[in-house]
Amino acid sequence: MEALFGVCSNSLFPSIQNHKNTILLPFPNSAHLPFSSQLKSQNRVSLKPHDLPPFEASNNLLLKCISSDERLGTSVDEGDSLKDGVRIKNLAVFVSGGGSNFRAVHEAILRGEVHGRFVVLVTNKHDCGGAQYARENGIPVIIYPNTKGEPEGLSSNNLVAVLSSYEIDFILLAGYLKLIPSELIRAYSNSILNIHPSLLPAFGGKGYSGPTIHFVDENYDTGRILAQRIVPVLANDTAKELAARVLRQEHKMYAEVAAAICEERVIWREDGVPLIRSKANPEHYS
Ligand SMILES: Nc1nc2c(c(=O)[nH]1)N[C@@H](CN(C=O)c1ccc(C(=O)N[C@@H](CCC(=O)O)C(=O)O)cc1)CN2
Ligand SMILES: NCC(=O)N[C@@H]1O[C@H](COP(=O)([O-])[O-])[C@@H](O)[C@H]1O
Repeated sequence: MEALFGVCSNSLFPSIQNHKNTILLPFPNSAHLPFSSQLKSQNRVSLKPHDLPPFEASNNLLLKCISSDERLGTSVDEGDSLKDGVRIKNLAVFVSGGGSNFRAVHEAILRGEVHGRFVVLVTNKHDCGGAQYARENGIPVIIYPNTKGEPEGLSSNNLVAVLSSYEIDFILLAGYLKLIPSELIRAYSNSILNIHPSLLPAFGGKGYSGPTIHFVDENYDTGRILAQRIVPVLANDTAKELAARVLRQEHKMYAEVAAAICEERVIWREDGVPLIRSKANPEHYS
């Protein structure tokens, strides 16, 4: 069981929780508890279970932070923390590969640029880079779908039920390569985003390419487009060089879009077109 890591911003007492229990770790000495903990810095803590606590010590633990004035045995969900009157949003991320977009948004969260937090990661590849990064950062990992190669994977209905326990506000697909089931799309209407490495719907044109972020519907790549960026194709570009430049723009764009959805700056025009309200100038939309 590898150590869990988590970030407790502006809190002193980390706690951990799986679906059913919360235990709090009085800091810094938690040796009498079933976890040894080591303060990494003022708001980073590593937890390593040395024997089974009252509940299953699995990596399905969610690190929650509480303010220092809470009594032991109760926890204030950091989800109550407000910024400019807006509640912090719970994010789920779906990956199948290296997870560089997931990391980019997570790093933006850690820099304080995105008022959200990843509470769970879903993958169809238990050993992919995105899942490893999640485990290293104390983010629970769920396998979906159930396949021969991933027998521990969930069914669609179980996925919806398990995700509901995390009180998710938005789902970000970040290189997830399986079809999102209609059950999940119905459960999270207009709350599932995907990033695509080309300019939908036409994939781009002569001399330019770029990423697209769109809402997810029942079909691949046909949901409402929320954001795009133009990336010029240079004369000597190889496919690899262009893809790398597009990927860099993906990282920047996904972090900006994540900030917008967490700050509730996405509005739906009467004709069904989603727009992002500028943070700098609330009169402007894009
Ligand atoms: N309901 C939706 N699910 C997903 C969407 C979507 O828009 N609606 N987007 C994809 C991501 N994606 C493009 O952005 C995409 C991913 C995968 C495929 C594809 O053809 N997959 C293969 C299987 C690949 C594999 O198993 O390794 C397939 O389905 O045959 C197309 C587009 C995520 N889900
Ligand atoms: N059709 C979906 C699709 O192709 N998504 C693409 O997969 C890559 C995932 O990279 P990452 O795992 O490093 O974020 C990204 O380029 C993303 O746009």
